[in-house]
This record gives sequence, C-alpha cells and structure tokens, in this order.
Amino acid sequence: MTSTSPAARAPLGVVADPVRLLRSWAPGRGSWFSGPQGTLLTRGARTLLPSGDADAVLAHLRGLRAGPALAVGALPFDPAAPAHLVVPEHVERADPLGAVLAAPGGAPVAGTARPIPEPAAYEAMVADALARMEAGALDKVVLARALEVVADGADGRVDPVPMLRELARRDPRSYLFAVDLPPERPGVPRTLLGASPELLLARRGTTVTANPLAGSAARSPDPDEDRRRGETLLASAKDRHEHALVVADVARRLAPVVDDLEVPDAPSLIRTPTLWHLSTTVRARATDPSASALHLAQALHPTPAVCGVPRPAAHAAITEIEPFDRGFYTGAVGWTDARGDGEWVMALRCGEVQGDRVRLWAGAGIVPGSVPADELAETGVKLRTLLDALGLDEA
Ligand SMILES: C=C(O[C@H]1C=CC=C(C(=O)O)[C@@H]1O)C(=O)O
Repeated sequence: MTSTSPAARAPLGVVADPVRLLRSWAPGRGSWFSGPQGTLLTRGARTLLPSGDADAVLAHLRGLRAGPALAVGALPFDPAAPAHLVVPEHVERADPLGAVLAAPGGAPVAGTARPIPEPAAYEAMVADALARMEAGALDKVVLARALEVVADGADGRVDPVPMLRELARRDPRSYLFAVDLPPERPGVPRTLLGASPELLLARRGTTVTANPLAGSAARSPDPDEDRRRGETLLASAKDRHEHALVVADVARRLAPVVDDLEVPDAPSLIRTPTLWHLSTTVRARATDPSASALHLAQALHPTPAVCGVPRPAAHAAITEIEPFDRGFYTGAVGWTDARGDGEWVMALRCGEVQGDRVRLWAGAGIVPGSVPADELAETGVKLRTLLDALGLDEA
C-alpha cells in the first residue's frame, strides 16, 4: 500500500512487522489496511475531516505542519452520502502481510443469521432487474443482499479482532481492512472489516492503477473441476459482457484526468479462496499534482462493478429494489496523503460489526441472460468470506 523508496516511505511512519501491526489493531482505536503493496495501522483521530471533498482534503493535508499528513477512512456507496475520513494521530506501516498466519484467528461466534431479504425475495429482485432490462431501461445492475448475525445471549458480543485475524489467515494476499467508523451508540465501536479482491484505484507518484473485477464463478475443491470452472468463466459471453461494461466505464471516466491510459483488450482470471473473477488491470500516468488518489477514486466511483450501466438508471434501480441502505458496503476504503498518493479498495466481502451484531452483504452483477437462482448462489459464495471468519455455516 506504500511506495518502496525510502524517501516516499518516510511520511507514513516507522517500518514495522506486518504481523505485529495486525495483532496491534483494536476496534475503536484506529484502522488497519493491508494489500500487495504493504500494511498500514493508524491510531487515534487527530482531525475528523468535515467532508469527503477531495480538494478540501488535499488542502488540509498539505497545510499540516506536524504529524502524519494522510487521511484514512471510508467512502459510502452513494456519493451524495457523507464520507468518513480522519487524519490519524499516529501511523505505522509495514511490508505486505504476505505470509500465511498459521493459527486460526479465534473462537467462532455463536449466533443467529437473518437473511435480508429472504432468498426467494432476492431471486424476485433479480427477476425485477431483468424485466427492467427487457424494457430497455438498463444494461447492467448490481443487486445485493445482506445477512444480519446477532450473537446469542444477553451479553453477546461480536469481536472483530478474531474475525480480522481469520480473514488474514485465510486470504493474506487480499486487500484486508478494518476501518473504524463513527459509533452509532456511545461507547460501542463500529468497524467495517473485510477481505476484498478489488482495487478501485491506487496512485503512487505518477503511476495510477485500477483493477476492475466483474464476472464470477465458485471455486471447486477438486483441482480439475476448479480449473474447468475458471476456463468456463473466461469463455462465458455473458460474463465477458458484464466485465466489459465495467472496464469501458472505468476507462471512459479515467481518460479525462490521466495520460497514457493502458487498457488490455481481454480480461484475465484471478482467484480468491472461494471464487474465480474476471479481472482487468488498467494503468495510466497522472501528471496533475492536484489529482490525488482520492480525486481519481471519486472520478470512478461507483463503477459498474458495484452499481451498473447506465449509472443513473442503475442507481435508481438499486434504491428502488434493495430493501436496505448499503451504507459503506460497495463504497471504498483506504487512504490518501499530502503528495496525492493513496489506495482505495472496493468495500466488498465485508461486514459491519457493532456490539452484539454484524451485518454482511454480497451482490452480483445482473445482465441480460442472468439466472436468478445462479445469482442467489453466487451471493451465497461471496457471503462465505465473512461467514467463514465468523465460524458460521449459514449462507
Ligand atoms: C458486488 C460484489 O462483487 C462485485 C465484484 C466482483 C465481481 C462481481 C460479480 O461478478 O458480480 C461484482 O460486480 C460483492 O462481492 O458483493
């Protein structure tokens, strides 16, 4: 998550052991991020930034005379909703987590999961989206469902610490995050945590990278079957179309704010412990020093990997069809600094922990040809990332 030259590293703080940073994270006291570029632990909130306006954030960071000149936090799915960005008091950074943690993260949660909506109702939501497509109003929309897990017992509590460790043990190479959110109940920490496969946007110096994903298939424990499923996904016209809509939108929105945009002609396959995805790495150069990572991430967000095409119709369909407000799910989490460097990751395969409960979400891209039962199953596989970290079976 950080540049590798010593000069570029200095403002982010002391170089530390990534596993120690993981063990040091505690809810309510800071945020933790890790990805292929490095690990970041923040403590405290020196300033709560009043808005997610990228110009104002950059001006604030450039005006700081002491302490870490970076902002961390979360952007909501709805760009009109308030972002949560803080300038931490203290920052430590380390190399990527990389190594697999041997010990299981912690005790499973004893709790009850309630689907929102019921699985049959989610299939009806997908059918509704397909009807809208047939009527010509939409090319693609991403529809999500949620699970609300409540810990058993009067003094039940969901502890995000073992969950984060278990997420890290299962998939240390994903983008892992535990972001401290403003509490809704006094004294009860609220954490958004997850293991996302998708980079919305990173800027390091003049190098800009985005890695849109769309098009998914469940992994199989049988190696031959697993390979076959990946190959089938790569050859699927429906999934290639679903993916191409995202890449075209990312390229179109980046083009006016960067130079030397490179967009591969065809996607490649990536895998998480539970899913294959179609993936395209888009690269560009940013020469404008005022186009920070936050500016560029906001130029793209919400991409059709989480919203749809055309964006206004897809956003309206999501608001009408989904029975909840997504909040920070399908938003972005990450950091941006005074130089304009930063990394913003899609808030996917995540859950929000607060007191005795955790809400998990998963969505699927719907295009003509999508089958409601298949999309329900796909969201079930996506929910497994967090359910496994909780030690729960329900999907
Ligand atoms: C909306 C989610 O995934 C997105 C990212 C990758 C692949 C997706 C898909 O194939 O539908 C989704 O667009 C989610 O994980 O909740």
